[in-house]
Amino acid sequence: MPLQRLPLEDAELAFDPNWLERAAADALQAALVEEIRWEVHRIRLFGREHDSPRLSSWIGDADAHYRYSGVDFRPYPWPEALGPIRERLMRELGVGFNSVLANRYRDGRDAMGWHSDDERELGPRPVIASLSLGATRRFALKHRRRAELKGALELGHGSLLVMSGPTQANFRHALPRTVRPVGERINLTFRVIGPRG
Ligand SMILES: O=C(O)CCC(=O)C(=O)O
Ligand SMILES: [Fe+2]
Repeated sequence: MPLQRLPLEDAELAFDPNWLERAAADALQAALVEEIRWEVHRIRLFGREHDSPRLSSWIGDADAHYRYSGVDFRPYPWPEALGPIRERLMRELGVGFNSVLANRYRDGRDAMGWHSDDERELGPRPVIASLSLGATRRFALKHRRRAELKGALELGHGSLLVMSGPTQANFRHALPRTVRPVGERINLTFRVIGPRG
């Protein structure tokens, strides 16, 4: 099934719940647990540094530097298992992804707070392709100025969400904690990092 446009005014979202079939998603998840150098990133929140509540890894071409939550990241090289995925995304979306932020949520206590992926290196209208593996988690969006514009989406195993156009400029998004017993989840956000102008 192709990507379906999701109706949320002021956003540009496309979704395919089964971008990867189950067996391929299983294999990719297992490979990434092994191949990625998982770390606890430090993030700055309200001027103070904290351990982020998840495992992360910044991956990309050598020149794709990135500042994230006030910290400068040098990318790790691409793990073998991500090569074909990146190729397929570039072909299907026509976007030259040169980096990916990988996040691993060990259980329902791991989460990501409200933010936009609006760093200067991403440009004003970034295309961000978000591939999810493992446990289904809720992904929430809310408009920066218009409280009535919000949405939530269950991101399951093998699903692909593409955020583009004005989505980052207009919306914040989050991956909230949950008290439901949930298994491990990996999310990959493919990005295009430009020079820091
Ligand atoms: O885990 C997710 O689905 C969201 C990840 C995210 O927002 C990010 O990496 O910027
Ligand atoms: Fe994000």
